[in-house]
This record gives sequence, structure tokens and C-alpha cells, in this order.
Amino acid sequence: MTVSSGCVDVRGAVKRFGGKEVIRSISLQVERGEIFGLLGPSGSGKTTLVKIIAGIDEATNGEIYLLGEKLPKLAMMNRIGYMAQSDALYAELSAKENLEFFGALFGLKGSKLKARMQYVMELVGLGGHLGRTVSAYSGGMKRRLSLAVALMHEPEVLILDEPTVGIDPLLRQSIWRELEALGRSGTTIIVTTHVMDEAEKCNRLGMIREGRLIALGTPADLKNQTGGGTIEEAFLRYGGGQE
Ligand SMILES: Nc1ncnc2c1ncn2[C@@H]1O[C@H](COP(=O)(O)OP(=O)(O)OP(=O)(O)O)[C@@H](O)[C@H]1O
Repeated sequence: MTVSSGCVDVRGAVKRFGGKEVIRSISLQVERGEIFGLLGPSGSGKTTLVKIIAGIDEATNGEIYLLGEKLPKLAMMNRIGYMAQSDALYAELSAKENLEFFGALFGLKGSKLKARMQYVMELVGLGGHLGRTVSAYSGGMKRRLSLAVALMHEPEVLILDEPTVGIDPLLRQSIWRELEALGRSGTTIIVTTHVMDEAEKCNRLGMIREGRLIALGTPADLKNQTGGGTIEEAFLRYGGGQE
């Protein structure tokens, strides 16, 4: 048996939908406690790749290891927090009921469940809105609640698909501070974005275009290698622009 290196180890991942190859042999490793950003234009394959890493979708070819285990593996779901691009919440229930439901799925109950609910809601700036029905939440509040849900069971690996869309700059900053703190405490974070200032906050970045990984490195390395401009310029230099 091959031993996988890193906390997340993607080896030659390929994904085809029908005849169309949307992930074209991507390999990358993410270390424990790293914040790894996937940057790329709309339709480049970011969501498809993170779904494969989260074990929600299966690669057509290639191997994915998470925390040393080869995917797919059902037991890994307890160790992963996944926040999808569209919010998977029960609109007719309150935030508290949503958190209780998802918490229960991960075996949380009693005082632990309650404490965790309070903690994650404070973290995303929704401390005062536990009792409110989700249908009365704004788009940004739903995003924040989705993040709170993903954090409920203290996952070792957190996979976030465009977590800050629709969230105002101030709260976005505070969420990023929390992500950085989670990273420092050992949580591994994979985040997709097309916001350049968020890309700057990642420890390392993978730039994706048309299903291919076109560059991989720290934001500073990627900028230096392309003449010291911005991340956006680096992305274009690596050939990341839209056709
Ligand atoms: N279930 C599916 N069936 C067929 N094609 C799909 C499916 N899911 C994704 N695709 C295609 O795969 C490609 C990559 O899509 P994906 O959603 O991964 O891109 P993305 O980089 O996350 O884009 P965005 O930033 O807009 O979310 C697109 O061409 C998309 O149409």
C-alpha cells in the first residue's frame, strides 16, 4: 500500500462529465494547518475539485487521500467540514434548529451541542440570531450560518467553496481572522475564491484554468516568479485569463 504524504493528497485527479474532461490530471498536497486557496475563473473546475476532495463526488481517475485514508471512505465525513457554494439549510427552521439537526448528525448533544452552537454563531457574527427562522435571514447571513454548520463538529479539514460571497468587507475580515486562527490551531483549510485579496491571505495557492493546475506556490512566490506584480497579474501571466 502506498503511504500518502500530507494531510490532503490529490494524485492525478481527473473528472469527466459525459465526454467532457473538467478536471485534467491535477496533483497537489496540502499540509496540516495550511490555508490552501484555489483560485480560478468561473467554470474552471474549483467546485468540482473541492467536491472530490470532500468525498462528495468521485474522481473518474486518480487517487485522493485525506488524513492518510484513501477516498471514498464514509467514516471520513466526521472529520471534514464542507461548506457548499449554495447554502444547504432548512429555510423553514430556525438557525438553532438547523444547527441542532446538523450537530446531531455528527453525534453532538446536550451541553456540548449547546456550547458549540453558541461558539460557532459568535464566530460568524450571528450570536443574537439563533432563534430566527432562516427564511428571514439575508443572503450574507445564510452564508455565515452555513459556515457555522460546517464548523459544528470541529472538523480537522475544512473545505469552503466561496465562503465569503455576499458578506460585507468588515465581517469578511473577521471571518478570515478566524480561519487564520483555526489554521494556527491545526485545522487544514481549503478555500475556493476568485477574490484576489482573499487569495493573498492563503499560505499557498493553486491557480486553476480549464481544469488544469497552472501554478502552485505561496502568494509571494507566484508574484515574484511573474515579475513582482499583483496576484491578479501573476494569474494572467500564468495564462489564467478567460478566453
Ligand atoms: N454535474 C455536472 N454535469 C456536467 N457538467 C458539469 C457538472 N458539474 C460541473 N460541470 C462543468 O464542469 C466545469 C467546471 O465547473 P465548476 O463548477 O467546477 O467550476 P468553478 O470553477 O467552481 O466555477 P464557479 O466559480 O462559477 O463556481 C463547468 O464547465 C461545468 O459546466
